[in-house]
Amino acid sequence: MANSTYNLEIHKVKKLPETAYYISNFITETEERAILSNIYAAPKPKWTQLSNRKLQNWGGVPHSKGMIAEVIPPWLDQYLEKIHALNVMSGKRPNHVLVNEYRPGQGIMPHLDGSLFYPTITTISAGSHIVLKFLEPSKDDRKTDLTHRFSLLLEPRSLLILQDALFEYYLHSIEEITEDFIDDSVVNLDMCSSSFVKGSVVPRETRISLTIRHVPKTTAFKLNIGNKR
Ligand SMILES: O=C(O)CCC(=O)C(=O)O
Ligand SMILES: [Fe+2]
Repeated sequence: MANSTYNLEIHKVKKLPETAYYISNFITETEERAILSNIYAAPKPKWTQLSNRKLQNWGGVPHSKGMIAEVIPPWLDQYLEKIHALNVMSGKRPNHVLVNEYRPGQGIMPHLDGSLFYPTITTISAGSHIVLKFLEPSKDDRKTDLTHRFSLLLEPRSLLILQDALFEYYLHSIEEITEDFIDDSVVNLDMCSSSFVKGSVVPRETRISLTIRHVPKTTAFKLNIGNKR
């Protein structure tokens, strides 16, 4: 679907390898509040508690063979539709939302999202900013020898889109710290609101991220029982 609202090219992060788009104020403050209250209205079993953050799955729980689709409620699905209209997934409609909650001091270890997902990640931030770090693996030891190359400041209400080398080659992480230092590694500061100033230290609040992706889904999970694969 063609998109009439956003010219993605003007949101491309030009100081990065291929490909990142960053859209400040992708959602309004009212929408942000509604997202937060709906997420916190979910029953306790909807949350999965990890050691350093907690999460919710919407649309199903992805497995290596795909996903049994669950209906995504309208309060959330409207954002999948809005992202679908950007046409960044080769016409595939996003069908899964991973919600992560990070309290100040929490984060996520360096990782790649993996081939389970169509190679576009989109992330809406709510509640707080965060600095997302990108790390390059060394040729010899891809897992442990990582070099921090650049960072993106993700403001509350922003949308980030990652593809290509930023999806499949550079690992991403969020440090387990309570405040972010806006230093020269942040390459999208000129695309952010003027309330973020180079050289400043910005305390974190609790952040909710919505990672919105396309998962190739299976609807015939039970029929696969007994299959070799
Ligand atoms: O919270 C974020 O912005 C990143 C989340 C993430 O990397 C993931 O869920 O794979
Ligand atoms: Fe990730």
